[in-house]
Amino acid sequence: MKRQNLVVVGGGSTYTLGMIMSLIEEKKNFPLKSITFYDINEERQEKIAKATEVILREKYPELDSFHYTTDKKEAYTNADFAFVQIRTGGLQMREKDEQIPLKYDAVGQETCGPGGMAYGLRSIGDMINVVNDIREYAPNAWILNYTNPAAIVAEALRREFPHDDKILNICDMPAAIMVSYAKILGKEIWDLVPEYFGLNHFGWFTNIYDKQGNRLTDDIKRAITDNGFIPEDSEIVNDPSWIKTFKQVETMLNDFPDYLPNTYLQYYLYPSDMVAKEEMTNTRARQVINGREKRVHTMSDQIIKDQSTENVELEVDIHGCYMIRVAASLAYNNGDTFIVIVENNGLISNLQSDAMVEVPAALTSRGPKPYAVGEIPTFQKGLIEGQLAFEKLVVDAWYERDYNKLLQALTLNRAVVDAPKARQILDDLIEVNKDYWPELKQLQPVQG
Ligand SMILES: NC(=O)c1ccc[n+]([C@@H]2O[C@H](COP(=O)([O-])OP(=O)(O)OC[C@H]3O[C@@H](n4cnc5c(N)ncnc54)[C@H](O)[C@@H]3O)[C@@H](O)[C@H]2O)c1
Ligand SMILES: O=P(O)(O)OC[C@H]1O[C@H](O[C@H]2[C@H](O)[C@@H](O)[C@@H](O)O[C@@H]2CO)[C@H](O)[C@@H](O)[C@@H]1O
Ligand SMILES: [Mn+2]
Repeated sequence: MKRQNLVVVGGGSTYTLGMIMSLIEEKKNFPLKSITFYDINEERQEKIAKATEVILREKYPELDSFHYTTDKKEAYTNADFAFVQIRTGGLQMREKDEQIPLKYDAVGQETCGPGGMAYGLRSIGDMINVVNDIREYAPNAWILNYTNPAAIVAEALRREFPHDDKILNICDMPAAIMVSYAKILGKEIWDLVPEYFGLNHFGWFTNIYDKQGNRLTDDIKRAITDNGFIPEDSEIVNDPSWIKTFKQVETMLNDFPDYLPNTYLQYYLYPSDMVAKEEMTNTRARQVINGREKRVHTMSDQIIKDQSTENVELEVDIHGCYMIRVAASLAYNNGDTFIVIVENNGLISNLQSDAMVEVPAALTSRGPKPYAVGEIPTFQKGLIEGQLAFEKLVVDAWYERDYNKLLQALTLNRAVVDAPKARQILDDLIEVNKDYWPELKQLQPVQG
């Protein structure tokens, strides 16, 4: 098995240590020659990198090299894979994305509604630059992107790099949900075969099978209806916010029993409940700053001080394992099935072909070979088309610097709906995003 050279873009991310543990866990499936971290924030990356050095010395001695850098050429030259996990504006801007819509009683969320729009308009330019930089030094590397909002980033990268067939956008949410299905069924996630369709953070499982072809969908639905639904992945199992989110799946299934929903649909199906649950001074970004970020930094400090991992609890999570198994299937032509984001091109036959959809695909060294979905029902089609129009308008607006398209996008979004409210939210978001968004032009009404 050829060993791979991996570059992690956004080495200072709160997900990096989990990723390193997953790379160690998965070393037989995805053996590495070298790991390189790249980040624009030297200090943030250094803390994580210095802890990583210790972890790798203990647990991955067969690795030829690990280094970290803020130099693009050094980072990308010879890379076989780039895992991209950047957050333009950091968690501080995430907090603003969540708080501003809440001021107007609209959903305040990282990737959904106005928050997703704001984050998308920050991410697009940086993601285009990252891909161009990687391509300059590593023309044949696989680029696995999970930078959010993945739906908007995927649409922008589709437009910007139409002939680059080695960029793949992925989300871990369907996999984290499947970890909970697996627990219900007394199986491993890797034993399950999903049927799924939708957009990123906006989709449904139509069926779950085991590898022998037995349909397990009704067993899962029954268990959720009878006993509720809880997160099981190590990273979220004890997190009150994720516990609440998984609980909402039971409500969604009672109201709409046809398919098993992605957890993110809660923000579009129950926007008023979601707003009512929020606390302005402790939205999710603040919880992450005081939770995951603090935990990861404290753990890193401890590892660096001890030059050992003996006093910390490092865990493997589905986020890392999923990305790594995706990469392994692409690298070694395994043809394993994963839910990924690809261009529709008729997969969902009654949806426009240029939509970036989230569906199962066999992953080969020639890229993803997605499975056809066929026609989807009216309810899901209606919801998807509204959300898709929102996503496309946001990307249009970024390219065209168009205020009016953003107003249209927010008015279309189920998390907002009301045009005056959309305008207030948009104007506030423009103010705080001055350093990140392009300057927007506004079409004025015809006078007299
Ligand atoms: N697709 C998914 O399902 C999924 C799952 C988990 C996390 N994510 C995404 O992963 C990303 C990281 O999340 P986080 O909470 O760890 O954020 P974070 O802010 O802790 O980490 C992001 C890192 O990227 C760096 N960075 C920012 N802009 C950069 C650029 N242009 N080039 C290189 N580095 C840059 C930052 O300095 C930071 O160290 C986010 O986009 C998040 O939404 C996606
Ligand atoms: O609110 P956060 O920052 O805790 O999570 C936001 C992300 O949630 C989903 O991903 C993961 C999560 O990040 C990870 O830790 C994992 O173990 O569970 C979650 C569910 O899969 C989502 O897919 C991401 O896009 C969000 O950024
Ligand atoms: Mn996701």
